[in-house]
Amino acid sequence: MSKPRVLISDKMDPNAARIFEENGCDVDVITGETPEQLIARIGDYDGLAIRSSTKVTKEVLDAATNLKVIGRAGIGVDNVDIPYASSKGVVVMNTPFGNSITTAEHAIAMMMALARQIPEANAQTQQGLWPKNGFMGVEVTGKTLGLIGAGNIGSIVASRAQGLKMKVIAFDPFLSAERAVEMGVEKVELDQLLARADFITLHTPLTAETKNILSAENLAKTKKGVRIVNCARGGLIDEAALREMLDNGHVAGAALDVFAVEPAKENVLFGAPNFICTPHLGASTTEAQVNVALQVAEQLSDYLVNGGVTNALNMPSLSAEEAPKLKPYMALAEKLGSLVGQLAHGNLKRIGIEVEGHAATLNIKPITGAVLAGLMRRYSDTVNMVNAPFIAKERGMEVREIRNEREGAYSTLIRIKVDTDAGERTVAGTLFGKSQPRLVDIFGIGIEADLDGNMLYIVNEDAPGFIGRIGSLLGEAGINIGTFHLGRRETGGEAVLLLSVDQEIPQEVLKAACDCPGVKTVKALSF
Ligand SMILES: NC(=O)C1=CN([C@@H]2O[C@H](COP(=O)(O)OP(=O)(O)OC[C@H]3O[C@@H](n4cnc5c(N)ncnc54)[C@H](O)[C@@H]3O)[C@@H](O)[C@H]2O)C=CC1
Ligand SMILES: O=C(O)C(=O)COP(=O)(O)O
Repeated sequence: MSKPRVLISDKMDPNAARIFEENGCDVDVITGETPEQLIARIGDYDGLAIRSSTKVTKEVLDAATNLKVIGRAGIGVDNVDIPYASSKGVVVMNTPFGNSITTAEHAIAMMMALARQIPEANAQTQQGLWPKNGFMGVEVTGKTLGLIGAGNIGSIVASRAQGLKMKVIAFDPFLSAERAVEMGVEKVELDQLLARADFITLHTPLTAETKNILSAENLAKTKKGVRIVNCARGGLIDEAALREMLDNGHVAGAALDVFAVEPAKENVLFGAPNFICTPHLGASTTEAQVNVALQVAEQLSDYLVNGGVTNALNMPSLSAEEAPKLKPYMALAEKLGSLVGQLAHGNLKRIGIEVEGHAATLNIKPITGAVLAGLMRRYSDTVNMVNAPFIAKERGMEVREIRNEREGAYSTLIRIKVDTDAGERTVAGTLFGKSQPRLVDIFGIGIEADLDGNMLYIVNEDAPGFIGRIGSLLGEAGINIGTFHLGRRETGGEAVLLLSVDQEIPQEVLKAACDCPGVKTVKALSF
């Protein structure tokens, strides 16, 4: 098998390339490309490692015909079109902790720089002006710091600010009362925070809800003399409104590491009074860059080489230890899903995925993903276990997962129940010898069959001579039978015949099988 190919398209610590190579990937480092150059190149790669400069747009993803995984060496993934990546079956991962201390430290540094106007004082001193009387700062001790966003970075900022003897209040709709107590912060509503904070620092992702969270209207609600720090994302603040507030002195200072448009070669805030900025340096320390480079390379290569999934934003985690255990189950799940997809008539409305015995001790999400991928393969050949749950949701399918650790007739079992326009249908399968997928139940009829290659499925009335007739029909058409499986509800009742053949079955042979007496259903299947 050829080695997975990975492209590093942003400046990254060299440890990343080293780890990719050590873990069995071929890696190219090509930074500073235009979007057009990236689009022309990306088709060759299985993995893409990025920071914030590479924009992974729909156009890039459309061109990325081999791409399986994108790894963000850092936290924010607003430069990746995740819904589109999901729809294309591409896993998106980040490294959620590698640069959080560094970014929190940058926010604190920005706050201190604002409080004492260090950048301007430095510039004027070096110009020989000795501006001793031009810079009256403020103490942070005893002041109120308002955190907007109290996740990983926000909570580190809180603890550092508490070390500086500040009172910390936080607005974060997802912050629990218990966690607020643990962090020693007062949980408040946004309006309270705006009214009370002497310093405000932003630590949320950029989402539809957080975009312009410091809008003109909200900036007007802040305390006069407030100082604002943003080391999260540019779009969180209305930059023009902030400029106005700096000019009229309502906001006493603002320190921004991030801008609505980056690189910010020009910006409405440049030159405003008490405005300081850095060029998106929040994560730029040696320590953080080594951390995120190592993590992203380990995570991407683990996925590409072993199937392990860590810190993915569009699929459940799967450890490298779990991946090999789940592999045969996923193969079984996909085959069962595919069988149902090929046989079920009409719209699939509800899907129940039941795991029993040993299967119930495993992570069910990848099994569900594989069932849905198999099921929907008849609609799309680009469906995979990453995008299948999203597509199922889009199509309005209701998916239920049920675990039952007690063993039934089999030590391990996956059962799929679907509600279709034509009623409920159930199939079930197990693993023989821990690794070989076998169908054991089809629509309530016991059978033992491997689902592989081209197959013929027939439902008929159990009667003598039928099997011989089908055998002759296929033989006369020059079609060789590989395996032959039978099951029936009861003697003389409904029977199922499932056989594998060495080639695709022509329409006229299917028609002739349909015309045999007692035949109810004939269907060519492929796995
Ligand atoms: N300047 C830089 O170089 C860096 C910037 N960042 C930015 O910092 C952001 C925060 O990072 P982490 O703390 O690690 O993320 P996190 O996910 O741990 O925390 C984000 C917090 O924001 C909260 N939040 C979400 N929606 C909110 C809303 N509408 N109002 C208030 N709070 C809301 C969440 O509940 C969560 O607690 C990242 O999304 C990234 O954009 C991260 C690293 C470096
Ligand atoms: O990790 C993040 O979210 C960052 O914003 C850091 O961005 P960068 O990797 O320095 O381009």
